[in-house]
Amino acid sequence: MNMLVRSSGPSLTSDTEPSAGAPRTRGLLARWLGLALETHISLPLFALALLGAMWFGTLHVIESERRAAVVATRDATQELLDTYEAQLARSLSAIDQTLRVLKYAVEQNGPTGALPALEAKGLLPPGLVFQVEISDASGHIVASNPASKRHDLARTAWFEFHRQTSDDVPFVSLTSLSEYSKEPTVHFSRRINDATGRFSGVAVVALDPAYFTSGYERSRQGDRGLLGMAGTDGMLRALRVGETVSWGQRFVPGANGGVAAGTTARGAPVLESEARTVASRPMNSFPLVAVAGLSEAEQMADFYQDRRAWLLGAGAASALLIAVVILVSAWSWQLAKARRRERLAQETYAAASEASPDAFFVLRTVFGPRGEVRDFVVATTNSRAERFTSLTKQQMAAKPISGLLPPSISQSVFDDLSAVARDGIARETEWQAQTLPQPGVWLHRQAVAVEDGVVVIVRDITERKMGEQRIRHLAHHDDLTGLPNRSLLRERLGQAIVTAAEAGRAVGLAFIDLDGFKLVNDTLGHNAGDELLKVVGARMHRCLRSDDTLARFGGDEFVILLPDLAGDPMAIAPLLERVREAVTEPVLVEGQEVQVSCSVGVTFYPRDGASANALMMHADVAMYRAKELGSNNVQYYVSEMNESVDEKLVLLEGLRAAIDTCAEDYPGPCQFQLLYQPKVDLRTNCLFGVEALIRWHHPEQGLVSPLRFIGLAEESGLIVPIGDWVLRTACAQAQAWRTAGLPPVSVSVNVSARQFEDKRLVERVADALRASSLPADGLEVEVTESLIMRDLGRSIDKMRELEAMGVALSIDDFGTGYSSLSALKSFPISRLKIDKSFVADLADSPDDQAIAMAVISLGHKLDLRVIAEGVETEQQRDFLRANDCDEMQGYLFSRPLPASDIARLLAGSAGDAHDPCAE
Ligand SMILES: Nc1nc2c(ncn2[C@@H]2O[C@H](COP(=O)(O)O[C@H]3[C@@H](O)[C@H](n4cnc5c(=O)[nH]c(N)nc54)O[C@@H]3COP(=O)(O)O)[C@@H](O)[C@H]2O)c(=O)[nH]1
Repeated sequence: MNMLVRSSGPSLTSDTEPSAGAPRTRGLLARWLGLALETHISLPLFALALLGAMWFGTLHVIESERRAAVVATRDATQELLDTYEAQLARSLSAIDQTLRVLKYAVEQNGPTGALPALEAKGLLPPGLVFQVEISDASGHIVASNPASKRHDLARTAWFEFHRQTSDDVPFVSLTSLSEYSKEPTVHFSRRINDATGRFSGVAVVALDPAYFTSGYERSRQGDRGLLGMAGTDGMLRALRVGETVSWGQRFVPGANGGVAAGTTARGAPVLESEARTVASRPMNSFPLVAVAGLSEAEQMADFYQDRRAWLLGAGAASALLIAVVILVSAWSWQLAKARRRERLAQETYAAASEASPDAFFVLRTVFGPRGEVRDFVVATTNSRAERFTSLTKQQMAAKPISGLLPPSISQSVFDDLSAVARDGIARETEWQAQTLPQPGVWLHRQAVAVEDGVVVIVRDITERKMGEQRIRHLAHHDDLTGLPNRSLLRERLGQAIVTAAEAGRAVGLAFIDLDGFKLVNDTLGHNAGDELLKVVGARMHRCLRSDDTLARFGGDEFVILLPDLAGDPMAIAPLLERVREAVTEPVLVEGQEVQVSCSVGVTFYPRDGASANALMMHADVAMYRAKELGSNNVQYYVSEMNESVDEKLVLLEGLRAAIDTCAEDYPGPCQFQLLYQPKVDLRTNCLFGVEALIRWHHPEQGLVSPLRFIGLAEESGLIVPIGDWVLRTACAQAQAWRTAGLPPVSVSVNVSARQFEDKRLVERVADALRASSLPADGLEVEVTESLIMRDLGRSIDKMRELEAMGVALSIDDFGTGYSSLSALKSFPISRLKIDKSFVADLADSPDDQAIAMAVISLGHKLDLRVIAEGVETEQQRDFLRANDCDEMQGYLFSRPLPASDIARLLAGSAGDAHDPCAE
C-alpha cells in the first residue's frame, strides 16, 4: 500500500518526461552518474584512492627513512674507517719505526750487535707483542727477540722480495700459522743493505694479526661489524667480525679502489653471510688497505623496526578501512537493492496502472485541526482516470476531490473514503453513473487505505453487469417462451405470500398442463410443439394483469401466480375460464391447424397452504385431478385430493432408501429384485432370451409393482440409478448362467425415457458389460416407440452407438406410438414387440388381429424379428404362429421368474445337448 503512494508520483506523470534522442543520452548519463554516486560504488572507489594515497605515503616515508638509514650507515662506516685507519696507521707506523730502528741498528752495530744495542737503549720492542728477527744475506736468522726457533728465512716470500728488490720498501706477508708456535702471524719486513748498498739481510717484525683489529668496539660496531687489514694484493691479513678473528680471505674493494661504502664484501663465508656496508682505504706506509664494515641488519635495525611499525600501522588502517568500506558498502548495496526493487515495483505499478483498464486515483488525506478527515487531495492518477473524469492529470493534480466529483455522489464517496482512511479496511461499491464517464455506465469502486491516504480504483463494469443481467434473466426465464421459469415463480410466490400475509389478502396459484400436446409433439415434431407452446403461452399471458405472473415449468406445464387477491378468491374463476378458452382455440403450426386444451389445478394462500411448497404441491394435485376427470377443466384444490400426494411422497422416500439398500457395501438385502420372463421362438419353442423385470420388496408395503413406482422414479429422476442397477444385475445374471454352463440366452432390459436421455447411457451399458464380462450380443435394450420419437435424431444417434457396441435393440409396445414407416426404417433395431394390448383380444377383435398382422408384416418387410408380448392363451399363440409371428412372451409359457427358476428351466431344457427348447 505504501508503495502505491510513494511510487505513483513520478511514474504516473510519465507523459511529461523527456522523450527520445539526446535527452535519452542525458538520462543515461544521469543514470550512470547516479549509479556512480551510489555509496556502495563511490565508497569503495574513494577507499581505494585513500588506500593508494596512504600506501603511497607510507612507502614514501619508509623509502625516505631507508635512504636516511643507509646514509647514516654509510657515514658510520666512514667514521669507523677513519678511526680504524688512524689506529692502523699508528700501529703500522710503530712497526715501520721498529723495522727502521732494527735496520739502523744492524747497520751501526752489525747484525748480532743490533739487538743488544737497542735493548741497551730501551728501544727494543716488547717481545710479547712483536717478534723481531734479523737475517743475513743468505737468510740465516742472526738475531731475534724473543729468541726465534726458526733459523732460516731464505724460503720466505719477504726474504725473497727484499733480496730481489733493491728499493727500500716494506713488505707485508700473508698471514700464516707459524711453523713453530702454531700461532697466526703476519710478517712486516725491510731490506738491510751493507755499507756498499748491497743486500745484507732482512729486518722482520712478526706479530699476531689480532693486534690490528683490537680496536673493534662492540658498542659501536655491533656483533656483526667488521674490521680488517687487507693487502693491496686483495688478501686479508686480519679480519675481525664480532669476537672472531680470521685471515686469508679475499677482499675486493669498491670499483674505484678507494672507499667502497655500501658495497658488500663477498669474499669469504664470514663476509658473504651478512649484508654489510663496507669501506676501505689504502694505507700510506705499507701496501695495505684498512677495511671497516657495519652490518646492515644491525645498523638499520631501527629503520626496520620503524618500517615494520609503519607497515603494520598502514596494514591495520587498511584492514580497518576495508572492513568499514565493506560493511558500509554492503549496507548501502542492500539499501540500493531495496531502492531498486522499490523503483522496479514503482515502474511496474506505473506501467500496470497505465495499461490497466481501471482508473487509479491516489489520494492524500487532508486532516482538520482535530485530526478529522476533511478532504482528499489527488496525489496522482493514471491515463484511464483522465478518460473517466474528462480531466487531465495536471488538472486533477493536487485538487480536492470535493471539487472534482459530481455533487450527486460527492458526499457518499467522501463518507466511503473517510471510513477507509479511518478504519484501514478496504471498501468496494458498485453504482450506476449519472454523469461521468457516461450516464448509465456501471462502475465499481475499490478504496484501499495506504500510508497517508487512500487509493481508489474505479472500473467500468457495465459489460459484466449486462452479462449478469443476461445470466439472471436466463436463470429466471424459460428459453423458449421467455416466460419466468420455476425458480423465478418460486421467488415471486414467496414474496407474494409475505405481502399477502401482511395485508391479510390471498394469493392464487394455478397449475396448467396442456392436454394433447404430446400428440402434437410426437406427430408434428418438436418444432411444431415449440411453436404451439409459444402461441399458447402468449395467449394465456394476454389474459392476465401486469402484476400476475405466467411461468413455464418445462414441457407443457404452465403456472399462473395471482398475487394480492382481495375478497373472495374464487372470483378468479372467470379469469381462469378465459385462460382455458384461450388455450383451446386452434393454433396454426407448420401449416396445420391443431387444437389443445388444458387441465388446471388451483390453490389459494392461505386457505390451501401456508408455504410456497405446499401451494405448489397442492396445485399440482388439483391439476392431476383435473386430468383424471377427463382433462380440459379447472379443479380447485380440496384436502381430500392430498391423499394420493402423500402416498407419492411416501413412495418416493421409500424408493430413495431402496436404492441405498442395493449399494455394493450395504450390509442388508437389496429391496429390488429382478425377475426374468422367458421369450420363446414360436416355430421351435426354444427359449432364446429373457426380459428382466424389476420388483420392489417394500419393507412395509410388501411387493410393489413397477407400474406403481417406475413412473414416479421416472418423474423424480431416480430411474437413472435404478436403471443402472437393473443393467448391471441383469448382465451379471446372464453371465452367471453362462458361467454355470447353462445355454446362453440374451437378456433384455427396459430403458425408460429419462434413462435413455441420460448422457452417460452408452457408458453405463459398456460399464455393465465390462463388469459382468457378458458379451455385448448377450444384451438387448428395449425402448418404446414414443421414447424414440421424443428426439428422433438424438435417439437414432444413441441407438447407433449401442448397436456399434454389439448390443441389440428392440422396440417395446410397438403400435402404441406414432413412428412413421420412414422413421422406423432408420432405426438400428433388430426386433419389434407387439404390445400386449393388441394381443389380449386377438382371438375376438378383428382390429387387433389386423394390427398384429400389420406389425408382423411390417417387421418382416424391414427384416426385423417380431415378438408378441402378453400371450396368455393357446388361441393367441396359434393365431400368431399362423400369421408368421417369430417369437412370443407371456403367461402361457411362463410368468416372470426368479433367476434360480430360469436356471432350472434352462438346465431342464438343456437336458439334451443343451437345447433350451420346451414344448
Ligand atoms: N424402465 C423399466 N421398466 C420396467 C422395468 N421392469 C418393469 N418395467 C416396466 O414396468 C411395467 C410393468 O412391468 P411388470 O409389472 O413387470 O409387467 C411386465 C410383465 O410382467 C407383464 N406381462 C408379461 N406377460 C404377461 C401376460 O401374459 N399377461 C399380462 N397381463 N401381463 C404380462 O408385462 C409387463 C412387461 O411389459 P413390457 O415391458 O412392455 O414388456 C412395464 O411397462 C415394464 O416395462 C425395469 O427394470 N425398467
